[in-house]
Amino acid sequence: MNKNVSPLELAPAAPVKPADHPQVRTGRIGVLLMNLGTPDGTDYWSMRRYLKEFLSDRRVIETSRLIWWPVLNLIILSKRPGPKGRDYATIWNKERDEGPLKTITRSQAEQVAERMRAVAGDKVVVDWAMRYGNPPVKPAIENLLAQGCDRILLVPLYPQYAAATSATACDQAFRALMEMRWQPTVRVSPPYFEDPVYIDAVVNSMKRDLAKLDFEPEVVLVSFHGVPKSYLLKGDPYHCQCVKTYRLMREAMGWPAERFRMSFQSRFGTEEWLKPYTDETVESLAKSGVKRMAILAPGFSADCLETLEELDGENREIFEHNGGEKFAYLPCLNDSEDGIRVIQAVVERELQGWL
Ligand SMILES: C=CC1=C(C)c2cc3[nH]c(cc4nc(cc5[nH]c(cc1n2)c(C)c5CCC(=O)O)C(CCC(=O)O)=C4C)c(C)c3C=C
Ligand SMILES: [Fe+2]
Ligand SMILES: [Fe+2]
Repeated sequence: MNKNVSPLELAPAAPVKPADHPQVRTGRIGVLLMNLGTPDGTDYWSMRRYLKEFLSDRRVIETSRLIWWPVLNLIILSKRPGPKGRDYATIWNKERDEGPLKTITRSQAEQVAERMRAVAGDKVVVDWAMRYGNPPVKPAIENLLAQGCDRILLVPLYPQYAAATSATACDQAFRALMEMRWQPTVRVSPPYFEDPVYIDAVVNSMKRDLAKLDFEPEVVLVSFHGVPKSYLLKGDPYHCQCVKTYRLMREAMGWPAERFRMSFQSRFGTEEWLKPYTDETVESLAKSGVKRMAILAPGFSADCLETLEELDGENREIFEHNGGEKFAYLPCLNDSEDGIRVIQAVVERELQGWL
């Protein structure tokens, strides 16, 4: 090298930034909590819009389109919105005019955001979105990008993976990414059905809620949302993950299987779903002489129609109608201390190497 020339002079001239160069913001990390979604209102058209979007999803209904299209459009979407809207009205958050699933998911995101600020300052941006309805996934991702997030962690809020829930939430995020020139780097958090933090939280929460009751249940029933049995036979791991969660909970409680049962709820349509069915189990418990029972749904990260109306409403009625006397529904983890600890643990673990 010529001793009289400084290395800086040999370096190529700095490229000129064109005047119309777009503004680029990078260096931050986005966390997107994703749940299922809920209608915007309890009226016929809001319900219809929600059910149409939900039940048109091939991840949810795998029946051939040729058969499903007329069933959905001619029968279900004319008959279901009315009665289901009335069911939603019984659990509606009137103050905010929204379903509880939305209220709780927003609160979970706000609390995780606050905790992440303590861990990582403003490096991490936490937001939330719904697979169906509002707030939608695509604008949430765009919003994270606009805030400088070039890495995004997608967090499906389902402890147990199912194609009908976790996968379709990710599909929706990937559909948004498909349209982007500059895609962020993406991670997806795995199901946490056997995570000790989750098992500890659901057991802790259950013990605390049981201790508040004015009776001791003879049976505690752990109810998971069902899926058609054919999904299990085609290889969906959902059934096995539910069974494992249940087993770990039972081991943590040290209870025999007769006292701590499991079942699957929310059957839809005429196909066989995962068994035993929750409504039939509750009925047969009452008929066999069980007078006091409690029920909980650890597969839901937030209370919603399927827990508040179906379990606490319909199944309570089934129990009492068939001779049961005392029935308690134990709430989901929601935005409780236990609930936030679980989501926070998942987020912090999955951000390792990025922070
Ligand atoms: C074939 C239909 C359905 C499958 C498969 C299914 C799987 C599934 N769903 C949840 C969680 C939720 N489902 C909720 C409501 C709901 N689910 C279905 C149908 C299927 N779900 C319908 C049609 C509805 C709407 C209500 C109704 O018309 O019955 C909800 C509640 C949303 C709310 O707003 O409160 C949740 C949550 C899981 C976890 C799952 C499979 C593992
Ligand atoms: Fe469902
Ligand atoms: Fe299984």
